[in-house]
Amino acid sequence: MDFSEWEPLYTTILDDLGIDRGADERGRDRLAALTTSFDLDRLALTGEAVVIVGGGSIGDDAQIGRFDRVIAAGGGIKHCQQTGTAIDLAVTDLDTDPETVVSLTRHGTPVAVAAHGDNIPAVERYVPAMDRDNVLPTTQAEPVAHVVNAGGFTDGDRAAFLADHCGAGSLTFLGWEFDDADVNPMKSRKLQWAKRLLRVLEQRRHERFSVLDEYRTAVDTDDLKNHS
Ligand SMILES: Nc1ncnc2c1ncn2[C@@H]1O[C@H](COP(=O)(O)OP(=O)(O)OP(=O)(O)O)[C@@H](O)[C@H]1O
Ligand SMILES: Nc1nc2c(c(=O)[nH]1)N=C(CO)CN2
Repeated sequence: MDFSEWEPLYTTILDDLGIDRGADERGRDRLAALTTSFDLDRLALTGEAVVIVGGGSIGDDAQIGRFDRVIAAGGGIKHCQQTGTAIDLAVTDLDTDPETVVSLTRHGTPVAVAAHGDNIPAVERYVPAMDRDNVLPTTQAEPVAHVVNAGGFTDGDRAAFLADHCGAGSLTFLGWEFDDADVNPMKSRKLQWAKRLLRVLEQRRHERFSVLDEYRTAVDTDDLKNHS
């Protein structure tokens, strides 16, 4: 999804969650200054079955092995590390276990790092310790220079939009619980956005994500219908 398509969704999210666009842009610019260009051809996923491992509970880890490629998002990164699951791409805003993310880059795993208005200290602290060659810098604001925006907001749905951008054949979601009762109210609101954004993505892709099966009719896409 290019920025002209993403921007209306982004501004709706900004309004809903009270996020400061200028701060997001400052985060983006800070990340731009700390990174270099990443060749997206390294992430070619053409036709591949991709699983996106989220931060919710997973159940049977053996399922992950059925897919061609594994993308781990947020807390899903640590989960994969702990279970010995090889990660093809990690997607994070450095909210969860940033030391593991630094280590992944140093061992050759590409990591899509998102900068926004509320993680600038983490970006400044951890990005310089990463192997730059393995950092894909991303933003939810307007892309500038080598900082990419393929769409998406939370780590998990951003991973899905990026996989779509890189040509994934199918997307499956493990470790996703949109109605997780154990998360705080703001996280819960972000998960509702993750759900809506996946709905937008499945409509664009003419695919049906099974993670949405019990929600599809209830997902309120009314405010998004002009953008899907
Ligand atoms: N119940 C859940 N708890 C956490 N994440 C979930 C859940 N269900 C789906 N996800 C997806 O998994 C991603 C990774 O989540 P996690 O909370 O572990 O990391 P995070 O760094 O806090 O994520 P974010 O910064 O995007 O909130 C989330 O961004 C979300 O897209
Ligand atoms: N400015 C800002 N942007 C975000 C934030 C956040 O807390 N602040 N949280 C996200 C997912 O956790 C994604 N993007």
